[in-house]
Amino acid sequence: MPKVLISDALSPAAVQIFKDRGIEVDFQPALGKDKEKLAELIGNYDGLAIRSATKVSPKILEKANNLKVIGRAGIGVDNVDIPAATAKGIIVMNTPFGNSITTAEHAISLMLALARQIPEADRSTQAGKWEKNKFMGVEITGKTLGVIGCGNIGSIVADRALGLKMKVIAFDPFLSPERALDLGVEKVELDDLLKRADFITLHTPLTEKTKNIIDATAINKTKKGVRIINCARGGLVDEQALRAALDSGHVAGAAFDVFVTEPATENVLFGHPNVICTPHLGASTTEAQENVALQVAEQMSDYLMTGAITNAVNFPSITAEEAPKLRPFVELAEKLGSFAGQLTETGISKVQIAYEGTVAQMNTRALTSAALAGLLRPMLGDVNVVSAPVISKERGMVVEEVTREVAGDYDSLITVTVETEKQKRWVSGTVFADGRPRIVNIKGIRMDAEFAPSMVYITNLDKPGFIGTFSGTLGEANINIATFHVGREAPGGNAIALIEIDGDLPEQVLAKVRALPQVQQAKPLHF
Ligand SMILES: NC(=O)C1=CN([C@@H]2O[C@H](COP(=O)(O)OP(=O)(O)OC[C@H]3O[C@@H](n4cnc5c(N)ncnc54)[C@H](O)[C@@H]3O)[C@@H](O)[C@H]2O)C=CC1
Ligand SMILES: O=C(O)CCC(=O)C(=O)O
Repeated sequence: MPKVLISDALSPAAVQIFKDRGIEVDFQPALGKDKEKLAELIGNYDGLAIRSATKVSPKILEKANNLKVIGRAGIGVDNVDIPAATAKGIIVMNTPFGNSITTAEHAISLMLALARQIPEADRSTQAGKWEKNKFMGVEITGKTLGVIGCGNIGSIVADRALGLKMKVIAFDPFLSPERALDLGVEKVELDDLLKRADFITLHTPLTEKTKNIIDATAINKTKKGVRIINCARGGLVDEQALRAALDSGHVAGAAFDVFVTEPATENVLFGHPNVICTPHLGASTTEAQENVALQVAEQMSDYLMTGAITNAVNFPSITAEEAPKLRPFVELAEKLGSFAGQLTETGISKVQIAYEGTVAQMNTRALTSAALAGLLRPMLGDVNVVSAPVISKERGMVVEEVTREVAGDYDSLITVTVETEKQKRWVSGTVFADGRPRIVNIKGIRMDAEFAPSMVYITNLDKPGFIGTFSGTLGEANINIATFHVGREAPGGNAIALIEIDGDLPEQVLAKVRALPQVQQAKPLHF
């Protein structure tokens, strides 16, 4: 039974989902903050469900020897080291929509709170001061809101702001003019947004490009009296530069939910009268937390129990409907890759995976990852479908995927071609109606062989006597032949034999086989 650890304060609704799906679950909402304890325990789990408090660092991942999936109940996965998780073959999933409305509402709340200085006015009133003249606000109707990052959350913010009769302009290089038109926003360049906006709200992930997107230079381009809201990620705004602009009065107010260092127990923005801060509450509503907890638990359970993949940030999606149909082809692709990998002894420069017929309409990215995993595993050991594409790239392998929907001799055919500096080798396979993968062609020589746990691959010259001498050599060593498949280019030409044996082929017997007069090459294979 797979085991999942919930190491952050997820809604307990997630626990029930895991249990209902037959998964053992440990709910330890404070564990994520205790790095040492988490590192000590993580090796026991197949799945890890988190929010933002658990930092899944390479140190944690190093110990996560059974971990197959990390589920982030939320959007940003910047608390997970994705390359390290990928290299270890761990799927990382998030829930990209479950808290978007809630976060957009938080941004709008902060904008309104800034416009009317609600927190300061509240403090003053409750302190018995009744400072009616001190809190002169600004109306938002007719004001311009600049949205930086107009994806899921940014576009909900834009929609709500339009409902509040604001003019909305958006900077997002990936926002198409059609989508901007649909949303009713004006797509602009960043400088234009900075120049025109009365309020600026940020809704991008934190990347190399967005880090300090609002720095001192950008702030200098803004309107005097601008108000800035950051409900996305700390680090999008240069906090020092913003503080200076607040002190000088150029920026009239700032409302921040996220900070460069979190938890933010001290920050340069704290204490300024025109600053409103919340402790990363963007996603904190009952509804959003229920949504993301249920969604992440469902997604993780699906993956652990059926292999279906949804919302993974490091692997293509595989639906629950697709998973059973794909499974025999994943097995085929992986075994064809493994066949090629076990025969390859020098560096691979290029791999081509060709899909013909029905299989060409399937999720070929997942199949290619499986073929690469099979190919690399004999050389590198600990490789799986998640880590294989990254490792292939790191090793400078050119990976080419070819699809041809027209079927040839087989309803579906996958061919893996591997090029090294010395040679080019290819192998094709299919899945028959019984769901079992078969090898049907090796280097142009027709075959019909199943993959077996222990096999011998032989290239030989098509001359009389080979089968007899080979069988005799194995018989003398008391090795039973289970199946024997042969194929040849032409009578008397190059031939291939794939023999399934019971048990392993000892080194000394392999040496005898290699010494047989017709044998050019003999290799043990394991599947
Ligand atoms: N405060 C909180 O509790 C929460 C914060 N978030 C944060 O909000 C962010 C946005 O979330 P979603 O809207 O769901 O993500 P999304 O992926 O739907 O949208 C992000 C948008 O940013 C745009 N973008 C990327 N690079 C850009 C650049 N250099 N300049 C301008 N735009 C750029 C993208 O094109 C995309 O449209 C997330 O990255 C997450 O970290 C999300 C949920 C809760
Ligand atoms: O889980 C949370 O409270 C943080 C949400 C968040 O930042 C996200 O989903 O990206």
